[in-house]
Amino acid sequence: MTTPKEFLLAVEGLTVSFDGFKAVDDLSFYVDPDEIRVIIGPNGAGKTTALDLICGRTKASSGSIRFRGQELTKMKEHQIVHAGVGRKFQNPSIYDDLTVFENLEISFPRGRTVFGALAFKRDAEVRDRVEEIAEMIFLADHLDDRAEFLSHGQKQWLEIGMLLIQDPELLMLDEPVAGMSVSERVKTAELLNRIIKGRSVIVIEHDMKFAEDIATRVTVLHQGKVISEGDMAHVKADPKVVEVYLGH
Ligand SMILES: Nc1ncnc2c1ncn2[C@@H]1O[C@H](COP(=O)(O)OP(=O)(O)OP(=O)(O)O)[C@@H](O)[C@H]1O
Repeated sequence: MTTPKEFLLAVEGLTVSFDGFKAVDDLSFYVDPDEIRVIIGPNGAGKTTALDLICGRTKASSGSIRFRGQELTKMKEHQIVHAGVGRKFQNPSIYDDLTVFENLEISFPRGRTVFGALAFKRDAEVRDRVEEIAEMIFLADHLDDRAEFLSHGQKQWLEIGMLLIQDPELLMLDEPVAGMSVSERVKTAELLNRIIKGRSVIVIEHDMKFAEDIATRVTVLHQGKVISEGDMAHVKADPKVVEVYLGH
C-alpha cells in the first residue's frame, strides 16, 4: 500500500458565494512543504478571497482546507494563526511610533499578552531572535529607528519579520512587492528564497518578473477556479493563461 503524499496545505472543493456570486468556485490546490506557491490571475479572479478563506477571515460556503491534517474551515482566525498560518495584507500593519526592535519584540509569541506586552523583560532569547530576524529582513542596522521613518519597502520587510518571528509553517503574502523599487524587489525575492526552509509561502503577485524569481510552482486563477498550474514556463506557455491574463 502506498502512503498518500503529505501536503502542508490541501484545499479541496472550496467555494464561497457573496449574494449568489461565487468569488471562489470549487477551488482545489495543494501546497508542499518548503515551496513558494505564486497565485496569479486577472483582477477579481478570487486570489485575495482564497487567502481570506485560508486564514479564516471569510467563512467558506463549502469545501475543505486541511493544514497539517487540521480542518481550518472549522477554526476561528486566532486558532488558525496559532496552528501556524501567518498572513500579511497589502498595507503594512506595523506600529509607526515604535522602533524596529520593539515592533519585532511585541510580535514574539511570548510577548503577546493583553497587559504589559511592551513591558515584558527583554531576555537574551528574545533579543537573539529579534536580531536574527532583523538580519534576515535587511534591518539589522535599523533596530533603533522608529518604524515611521522606514522606506515603504523596509516597512513591508518589517511586517514580514513580525510574522516570521512567530515561526509560521505557512506564510501568505498579498502583493508584497507592490510599490517597491527594483532593488527592493530583488532583495525581497532573496528574502523569500531564504526563509522557506521548514515553511511554505503563498504569494499573490501581479509582477511576473518577481513571480518568476520566487515561484516553485504557479497556480493561475480565473473566475474563482484554477485554470492552469505548474512551473512558470508551463503556465506562461498555456494558451488559456495567455488569453485571460498574460495577453492583456
Ligand atoms: N466581501 C465581499 N462581498 C462581495 N463581493 C466580494 C467580497 N469580497 C470579494 N468580492 C468579489 O469577489 C471577486 C473576487 O475578488 P478578489 O479580491 O478575491 O479578487 P482578486 O483576484 O484578489 O483581485 P485583485 O487582483 O484585483 O486583487 C470580486 O468580484 C470581488 O468584487
